Amino acid sequence: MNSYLIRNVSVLGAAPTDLLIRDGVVAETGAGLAAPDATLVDAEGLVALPGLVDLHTHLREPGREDAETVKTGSRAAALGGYTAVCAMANTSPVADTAGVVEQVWRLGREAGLVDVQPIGAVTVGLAGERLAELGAMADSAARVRIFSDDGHCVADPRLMRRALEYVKAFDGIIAQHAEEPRLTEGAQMHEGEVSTRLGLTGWPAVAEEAIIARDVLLAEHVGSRLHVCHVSTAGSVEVLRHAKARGVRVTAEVTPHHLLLTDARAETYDPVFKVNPPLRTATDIAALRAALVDGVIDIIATDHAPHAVEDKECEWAYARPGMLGLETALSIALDVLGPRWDLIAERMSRTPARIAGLTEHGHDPAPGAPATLTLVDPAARRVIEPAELASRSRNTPYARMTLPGRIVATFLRGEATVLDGKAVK
Ligand SMILES: NC(=O)N[C@@H](CC(=O)O)C(=O)O
Repeated sequence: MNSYLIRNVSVLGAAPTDLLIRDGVVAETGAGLAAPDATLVDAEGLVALPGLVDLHTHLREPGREDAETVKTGSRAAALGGYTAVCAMANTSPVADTAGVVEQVWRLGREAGLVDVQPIGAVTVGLAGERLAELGAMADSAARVRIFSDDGHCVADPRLMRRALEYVKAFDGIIAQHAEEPRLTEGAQMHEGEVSTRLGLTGWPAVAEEAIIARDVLLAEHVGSRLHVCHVSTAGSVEVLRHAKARGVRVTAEVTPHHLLLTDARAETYDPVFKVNPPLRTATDIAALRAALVDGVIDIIATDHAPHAVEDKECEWAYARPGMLGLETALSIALDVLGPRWDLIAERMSRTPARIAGLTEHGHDPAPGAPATLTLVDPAARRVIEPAELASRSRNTPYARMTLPGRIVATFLRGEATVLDGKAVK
């Protein structure tokens, strides 16, 4: 194994120190360390964070390798400072059997840039009719603990109840895409002033809030763990606040784009801004940011949703929803939260690692901890050029925007996955 001596790095914003990485762990910290055999990394001005963990990534393999593969998505993740990603189940075939989740898990190991933890589907084929083989996926080599029909809501309350009951046996989680389908038929964007003006069918906030309200009550009734994907409205925050005050076992995520972009982007008619749930209003953004700070929202998750050119560069109504996220998430967090490193580590690494049960992740760089970390240059500013992204797709909503922060290096169990801002493989 390689050894690395990281010089003059600020661990989570503290005074600069050296970190010696050896045998997969942080072997030593302190000023003026010497290790002649180690590769030197000059980290003057850089901040070390525990490696980021994404609870919500679409890697598109198997089935849409033209949009992303486990390998290209892993590279995008490492370049974004991630050391683990949870791969969503809406692939083709759907990850609803032990065979498919094991395939994704194995492809992640082969790529070797981040830990890829598959998420299993809740229902067969995401069709919302019958429970998938949750137990077989949990017992497989992939050891699935999170199940989600993301892209679709588990709309049938009885099925949702059964799923929550089933996963309780192994402390599993149902991650819900909260969208009451009857309220979003034909929806193209957030229902509000802008949709009225543009004449596009609206996706009302209540379609999300009604499902979250129902599901926290079900989770409380059953005593199971619920995770709410991509929370997007101020009303959802209030429902979650209420549920958490009652002691319901619920966690929630917000995406970078829902923290930054409003539904006014639809005025461009550029489908890069079409996403599920849709971009909301400035009032929603303010509530989501406050909830992220006070902990009602537990984590930032990217909902990295790569799409091939023909699925995005078309009329708004025909475009698929979703946008890239892995390579820009830390920059958006820095923009939104400022250099509050402990909060960023909590919301993007420690808490998602804890929710997903990824015990090797989410540890601050300290002696004895796994050397699974990332180095950020907070002073850097970069212009996002879609063609320069490592993802196989180009649908970033931040094209040509200048964003703060740049990932300089990422380490997974002591091996560099990114050095000098470049993926090692
Ligand atoms: N978030 C998105 O806009 N898209 C997701 C699925 C989905 O939630 O529709 C995708 O898989 O592309």
